[in-house]
Formats: sequence, structure tokens, C-alpha cells
Amino acid sequence: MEAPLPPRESGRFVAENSRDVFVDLGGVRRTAELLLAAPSAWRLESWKDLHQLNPRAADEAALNWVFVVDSLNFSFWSEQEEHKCVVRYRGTAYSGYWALCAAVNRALDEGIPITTASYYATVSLDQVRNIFRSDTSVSMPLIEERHQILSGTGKILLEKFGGSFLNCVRKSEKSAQKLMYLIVGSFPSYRDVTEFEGKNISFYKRAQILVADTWSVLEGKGDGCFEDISSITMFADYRVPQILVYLGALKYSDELLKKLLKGEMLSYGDTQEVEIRGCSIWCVELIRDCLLELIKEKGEKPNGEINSILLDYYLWDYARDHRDDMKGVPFHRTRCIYY
Ligand SMILES: Nc1nc2c(c(CN[C@H]3C=C[C@H](O)[C@@H]3O)cn2[C@@H]2O[C@H](COP(=O)(O)O)[C@@H](O)[C@H]2O)c(=O)[nH]1
Repeated sequence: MEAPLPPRESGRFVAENSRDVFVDLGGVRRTAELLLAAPSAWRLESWKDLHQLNPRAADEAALNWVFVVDSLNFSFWSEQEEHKCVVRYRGTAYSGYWALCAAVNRALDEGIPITTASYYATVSLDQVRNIFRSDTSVSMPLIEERHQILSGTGKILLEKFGGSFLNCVRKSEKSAQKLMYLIVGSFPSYRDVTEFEGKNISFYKRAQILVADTWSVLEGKGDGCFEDISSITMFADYRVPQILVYLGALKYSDELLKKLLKGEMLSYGDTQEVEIRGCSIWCVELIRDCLLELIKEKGEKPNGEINSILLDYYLWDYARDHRDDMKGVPFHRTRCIYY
């Protein structure tokens, strides 16, 4: 099989050939203007400042936390919004992605070394059920897949990288692209690839967010000082497309919108599912270009990196904070281990 197009080129190819999802340039500009007004929010330090469950440190243990979390960072949506997995941790109830982080931190507090490869390489399904137990009657989705991925990934990390993700990062020689391809080459569950209009394409959503979270947890310094970090695209999940539609930067055909409003599921690799993910990647690339233009027009210099990672983080957090406003805009329901 020929090598898939890299994520950015895949996004562009999908956007140029999409039939049910469209980038709206007026909405792209309006979203760039919204972001321009909030420069303090989308900065690298926000990864720790805004999120109490993220590690405070920038050391090997923090990296191994990021690695386990991003290996399991997929598919948290529930059939009914009101019945979902919730993890209570230090007095706060967390759902979705944050329920995963809360469960990892709760396990560590309970003395379970969930971020140590020699532990999770041989973890049992019962132990995984206990670690990710919900405080409601709704369990975290795909718990058996999470067990498979944990033990398989732990074994590979032990065999190839001495049990520490830091060794994998160091092999990338401070290149974000090298690290991304080292991750997808070493760990099968990160191979987020599919076919569209006869071409092999890749979104590598979890591999890209793992590179981004590595950059963030190391605060862009030392082993995390990637000279090509801005080549990483937005992470094609099921939340950022929803906020892009809400902000008018992305549009769905009536037929697709009707399907999503009915709660119909899309399978991983379906044409419309690929169009939503690919157009989202390309849409955020255009928002970033437009934002850089606006800053230049204002005669200002960007303070620090302005890249698709920070825009993605900001949009994802914005979606979390505006969940109620977005009630009328559906997210697409795909059950898979890739996002
Ligand atoms: N595009 C994008 N997708 C992201 C994230 C994150 C978490 N990153 C945070 C951690 C550190 C940074 O500070 C980020 O704020 C999770 N996801 C995806 O969302 C979905 C979960 O959504 P919900 O069901 O509402 O919790 C699921 O597909 C998950 O894989 C992101 O940043 N960008």
C-alpha cells in the first residue's frame, strides 16, 4: 500500500473533493477575528494554567502520563447526553476526556502505577475496569479496547523504548514530524489512516495530539523544543468540527445535517465521516493563515508561536465552555479507537 498523504495534505485533498462538508471563507474570517480578540487565551502556558488535571511538572513522569492518556484519548461521547460516564475526583465531577484524566490521577492517588509501562503491559481487564470505573451507571465506552491498547502499547514501550516515552521523544531529535511518524510506526493503535476518492490519507489524530501534548507538557523547552512544531495540524476529533460549524467556518449539506440531527452513527472511514474530519483540518489551517494576516494588517508581531495546535486547543476548550449554546449543532457519532 502506498504511503498515505500526510495530515495537512490529506485535509486539503478532502476539502477540494468534499460533497457534503464545505469550508466557509466568511466564517473562517469571523473565527480568526474571534481568536484575534483572545490572544491571551491561546498560548502554550494555557495547557497547564487552564487545566488542573494536567501534570504540573515537565519531567519524565509527566511525559509518561501524557503518553498513557493520549493512548486512550478517544470516543467518550455517550448515547444520551444526560446518561454518561462521570468520574468524581477531589470533589469535582468530570466527564468526557477529562473523566479519563481524572481516572488516571485517581488511580495514581490510590497507589496504582497506571503510567508505568511494566504495570500496564500486563494489566488485567478487571483492573482496567476498576481504574476507569464511573461514578454513574454508565461505563466509559470501549473499555475492552482500552485494555487491549494499554497492554499492547505497554509491551511495545518496554521492548522498543526501555519502558519510557522520553526515550521515544529523544529518538525524534527534536522534530515533531519525526516523532509523529515514530509513534505511528511503533504503535499500531495510532495508525489513523483511511482511503478517500482512491487516495490513501492520514489524519493521525492521536499521534498529532501526543506530539502537541509533549510540546506542551515540556513547555516547548529541552526535549520538547521541536523546530517544526507548527507543521502539526488540528486534531480531527468530534468536538472541533462541531464548534467550527457553530462558528460558521464549516457547513454541512442538508442531507448530512439531517442525518446527524437524527443521531445516526457514521462508521470510521465513511465518506461523510472523512469529509467532516478532513475539512476540519483544512478549515483550521485557513483560520490560522487568516489570523496571521489580520495580525500583520494590525502592524503587530505575534507574541510566540501561532500554530494550529494552539488554535485547536482554544477551539476545543471553547466548545467545552459553550456546550449549551451549541445544543442545536450536532457532533458526528463514530465509535472507534482513533479519536
Ligand atoms: N481536537 C481536539 N480534540 C481533543 C482534545 C482533547 C483534550 N486536549 C486537552 C488536553 C490538553 C489541552 O489543554 C487540551 O485542552 C481531547 N480531544 C478529543 O475530544 C473528544 C472528547 O471530547 P468530550 O467528549 O467533549 O470530552 C475526543 O475525540 C478526544 O480525543 C483537544 O485538545 N483537541
